Amino acid sequence: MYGMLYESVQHYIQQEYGMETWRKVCQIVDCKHQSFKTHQIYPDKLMPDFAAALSASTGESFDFCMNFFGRCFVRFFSNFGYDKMIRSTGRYFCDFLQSIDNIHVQMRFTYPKMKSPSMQLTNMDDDGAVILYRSGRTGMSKYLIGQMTEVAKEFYGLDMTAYVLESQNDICGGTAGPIKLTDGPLTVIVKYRLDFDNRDYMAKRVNVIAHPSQLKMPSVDLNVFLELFPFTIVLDHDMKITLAGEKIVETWILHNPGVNPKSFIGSHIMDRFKCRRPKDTQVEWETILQMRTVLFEFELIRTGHNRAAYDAALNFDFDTFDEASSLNEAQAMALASAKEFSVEHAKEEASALTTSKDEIDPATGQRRHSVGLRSILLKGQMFYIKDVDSLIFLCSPLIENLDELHGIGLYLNDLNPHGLSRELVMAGWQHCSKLEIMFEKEEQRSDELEKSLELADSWKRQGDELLYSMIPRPIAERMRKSEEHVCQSFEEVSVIFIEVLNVYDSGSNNIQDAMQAVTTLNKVFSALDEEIISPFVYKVETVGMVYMAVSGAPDINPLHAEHACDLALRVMKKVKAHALPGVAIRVGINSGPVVAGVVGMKVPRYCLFGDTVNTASRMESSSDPWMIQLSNYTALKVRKVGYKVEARGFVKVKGKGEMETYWLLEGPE
Ligand code: HEM
Ligand SMILES: Nc1nc2c(ncn2[C@@H]2O[C@H](COP(=O)(O)OP(=O)(O)OP(=O)(O)O)[C@@H](O)[C@H]2O)c(=O)[nH]1
Repeated sequence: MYGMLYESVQHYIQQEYGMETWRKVCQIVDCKHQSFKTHQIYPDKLMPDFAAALSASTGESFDFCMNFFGRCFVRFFSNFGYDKMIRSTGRYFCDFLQSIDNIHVQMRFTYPKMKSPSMQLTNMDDDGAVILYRSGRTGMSKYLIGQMTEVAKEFYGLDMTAYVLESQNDICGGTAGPIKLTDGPLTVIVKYRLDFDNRDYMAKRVNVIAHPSQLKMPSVDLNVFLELFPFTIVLDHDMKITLAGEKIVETWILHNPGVNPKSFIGSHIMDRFKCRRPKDTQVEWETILQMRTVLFEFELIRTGHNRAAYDAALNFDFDTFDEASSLNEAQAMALASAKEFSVEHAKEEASALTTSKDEIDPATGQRRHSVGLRSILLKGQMFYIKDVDSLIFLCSPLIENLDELHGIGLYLNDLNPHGLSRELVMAGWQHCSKLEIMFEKEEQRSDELEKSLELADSWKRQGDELLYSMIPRPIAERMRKSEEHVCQSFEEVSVIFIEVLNVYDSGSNNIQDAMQAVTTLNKVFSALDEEIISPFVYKVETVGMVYMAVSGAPDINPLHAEHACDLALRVMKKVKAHALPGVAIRVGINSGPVVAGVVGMKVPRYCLFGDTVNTASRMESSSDPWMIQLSNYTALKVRKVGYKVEARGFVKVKGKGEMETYWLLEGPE
């Protein structure tokens, strides 16, 4: 489905429910799009998925959300100036309801791959109307209610309520896209009752009979019509072609070489055409009489055109088929013609035939591209002519541009000058070329926008990573939310100091030694970084050869002593495994209260303050190479939970006097 519909969803969810809800909806749907490109096509199922996600995020029902999206779409397309188009459809809401199909058809240049629904007004009265909606998508029926309600209110000042009278295949909340209950796409058909004040429109219709233009006029010979509209066909009650314009007969012969030219007249319309719009229409007298306000599209059948019937006829097993089974006349006729067809076109010829890809794609109503003549699409209305008790299909070929005109073997002169078909072709042709340029530019701009969004995103990520390497993430998030400087006191944490020994002889002036020292130190510190497992342990800083970490801040962690010891044991093992020549480490750990906060603006640092830190540093500076020295308090804490510690005795510690300390030997079993 085109991105414009999703743009409206994104816009109004953000506007009415906020960015947070939009982010949540995208998360639930796992939608990666930062934005939607108006003319790009996205999966149909995104729409019901967004509705289900919004429903889950807000508690509103799925139907309510789909209805909301429909309303959003109408409010949103005014940004593109389409509201003028709605206003120009007619004075009354019923005029609009009869023109929705036309609106989509007129959009086919702007949205060439549109698979638009078809809407048909089947009944009207003073209190409203009945409309038939057909679509190849499921789950959109409430979306349409939202659209119609919004149009009625916004453009016609009407309060309208709509409800479903009956529906086929409309599995509400199902994934969009044709339901393949059988082997072909099935159409969703929904009949709505629309309740609104329709008295003015109905009164106007009554006046038409009394209108001055309705003065009794002499009847016109039908042949005049056929001259004016050379693609017209006239149908009797059996829907057989009784008369036809010269151009449609010529085109039929052109597209069906070798046929008997006279066999066009007298044949059933469905033997010569496929009804493309409205989809799945029963082309019978009574049904068509009800649909005189509808725009029909009939596609001329070409030899070898109908691939599915073609294959079916070739693959049908006539020998074992039980003729006795009760076929009705039409089925018997179809079977006979299929039998004749399969005899004429033996299987081996089938592969030789170019699969005619140029017929109209049933799902999209668009022409498939191929070489050779394309089939022709006739668009028009069915009118009942009382004088001859016939239906006349007053139509013109639907041709997008000059390429299309040549593709179906026609020329501008074949088109009736007064019907503006020629102008449409030329306009379409110019329009298309202008549009193509516009699209390319728009695509370029949206690609650039997408790239800059991604670039901004990656810069933001890098910035965040840099920030989080200086300040713990929870602190950074809090700082982002408020200007206040974050300063916190913690009852108990464990501080770890690790010093790398024999990396650099401070007496040496040799540059080589210094560079070697940096490389070695970087290797060791990187190995230590890999052992920092957030949020259990947080790296605070490195000063010279000393690496400082903490457990229990900024995330409070009752197992801070254990996690500090585990880190020390892992680090010891890891650096030993690196076996860097001459290099050793010594570790000190102490537990107790600290105050922690961010200091500095230029290069903000998360710092710890308090005697606990000083003591931990002393535990390290008075430790031995390859040993982990614990303060008395920390040792007793971890010994209780199975860590193996060994009393080192009393150690003279600078600024602390005699302190009883312990070696940490192993973690618990
Ligand atoms: C006036 C400007 C309008 C434009 C430019 C427009 C365009 C579109 C486009 C591009 C799609 C997506 C189709 C696809 O991607 O295959 C669409 C779908 C749809 N449109 Fe319109 N539309 C317009 C007005 C309306 C109105 C007024 C209604 C009904 C009141 C309507 C009913 C629908 C529905 C129900 C769908 C969903 C597709 C489906 O059910 O299969 N549209 N339209
Ligand atoms: N890396 C680092 N070391 C710290 C921190 N706070 C204290 N220390 C060290 O802990 C040890 C004891 O600190 P104090 O008791 O204040 O001693 P001092 O007089 O400041 O420093 P000395 O000259 O080592 O005695 C000192 O070596 C400090 O460098 C800190 O936040 N980061």
